[in-house]
Amino acid sequence: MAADIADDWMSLPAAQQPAWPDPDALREVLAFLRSSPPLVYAAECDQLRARLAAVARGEAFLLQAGDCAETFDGVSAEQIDNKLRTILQMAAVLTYAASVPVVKVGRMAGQYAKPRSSEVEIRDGVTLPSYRGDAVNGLAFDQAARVLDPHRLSRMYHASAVTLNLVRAFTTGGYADLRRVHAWNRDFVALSPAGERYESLARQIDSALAFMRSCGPLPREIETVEFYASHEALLLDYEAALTRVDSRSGYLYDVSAHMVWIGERTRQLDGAHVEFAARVRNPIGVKLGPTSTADDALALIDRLDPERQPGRLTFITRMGAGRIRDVLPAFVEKVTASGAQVVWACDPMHGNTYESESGYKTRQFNRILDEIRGFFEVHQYLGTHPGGIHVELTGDDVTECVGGAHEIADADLRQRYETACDPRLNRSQSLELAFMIAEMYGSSGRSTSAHSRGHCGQGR
Ligand SMILES: O=C[C@H](O)[C@H](O)COP(=O)(O)O
Ligand SMILES: C=C(OP(=O)(O)O)C(=O)O
Repeated sequence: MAADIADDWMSLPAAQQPAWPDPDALREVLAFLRSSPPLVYAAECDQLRARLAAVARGEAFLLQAGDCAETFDGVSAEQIDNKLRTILQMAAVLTYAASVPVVKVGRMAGQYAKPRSSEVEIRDGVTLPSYRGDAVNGLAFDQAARVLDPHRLSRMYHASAVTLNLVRAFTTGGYADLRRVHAWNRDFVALSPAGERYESLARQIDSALAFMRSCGPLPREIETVEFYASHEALLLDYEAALTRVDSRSGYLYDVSAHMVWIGERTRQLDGAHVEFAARVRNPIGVKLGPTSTADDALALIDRLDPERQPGRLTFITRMGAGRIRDVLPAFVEKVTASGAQVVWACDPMHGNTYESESGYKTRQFNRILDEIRGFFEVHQYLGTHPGGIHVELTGDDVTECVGGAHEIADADLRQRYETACDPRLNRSQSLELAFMIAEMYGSSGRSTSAHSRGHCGQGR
């Protein structure tokens, strides 16, 4: 039986925490959060852990995707719909290609806080505090917007609740019917300049659906999907205030999301983020960037997964396309030799960011693809499971990452550069990526045995 979330760990060093200027306001907001209903149910977190255990065993694939930084203005039916639709479309393609269930986890309904490289942003000689996500301050470059305001934490809670509510409605109310999702993909294939390349895969999915129809009534799983919410557990005041003792088991759960992850900048072994994550039972992700080592990964396993529970820990590697083939093998070999069964996911975004000539932070579609390709190659070579991908995307037609079938160029970035922080794949680039990963799956030979098992996709 676990104890209450004591606050002893809060004195540990905690990177990237806002220096809230108004402690009374912070106390008031945290009291509100502590007395508010949970956003997710502990049993759902356990269910996700079971799904991720299947990923760790090589029987499922993880698609973790969504915004870099959600914004309060972005809490609209249209934006949530576009984003969810894009993720479901990607999942449909990947499910077919991998012939295993795709575990769908959104960077949604809570991704409102951002770690930053610099405390301040300087424009035209004016210095202001950096934007740290809508949970902390405003994006507009003016003094008033950039004030760190703890009341924003309660807006984060409400924005997360509203988003999650709509996601739950969409994913269980018929909207996510696989036949509908596939029809959207057919539209994408018809309209994409690279559509021809994807035509044959889309046709195969048509045939599979027709075959299923001819077998009799379609199972209910075809109409609904399991969708989970995740975000970076960055703001420890918020996460701790939304931690509850599960009445079934007595264990602690962070009920702000089904899964939370620890970022590259906050994964210090002796830091408060790791200690917090060690105390809650949710599935936990940890980003591993180019400065991490395989020994760090082993130490993180000891801290976060002492019981060696498959599905508890997901390592999200973000090494960069140029390094993944060299550095990932040592991680996978050491972790595998330790006996731990973790999920390996590839974040191909954060190691491939650069400033374009036009001054925008961007990422090249081909580099993103190359990191994923390297990830697949390493796992194929080692005989381990390339468990999933973790990507930043939006369902809107933004121009933030260069390349893709529409050949977005540096000069196009200014047309619709709308991210609040890092550049995201737009809808078409996201779908293209899914089709390309599907091709990789096909050529890696991984899907063949699964196809022959005739997986229909438990928990679509
Ligand atoms: O999403 C990740 C980080 O918050 C982001 O890359 C930080 O960006 P910065 O280096 O511009 O602060
Ligand atoms: C900040 C992020 O990534 P990282 O911690 O890998 O830099 C992120 O995924 O939003």
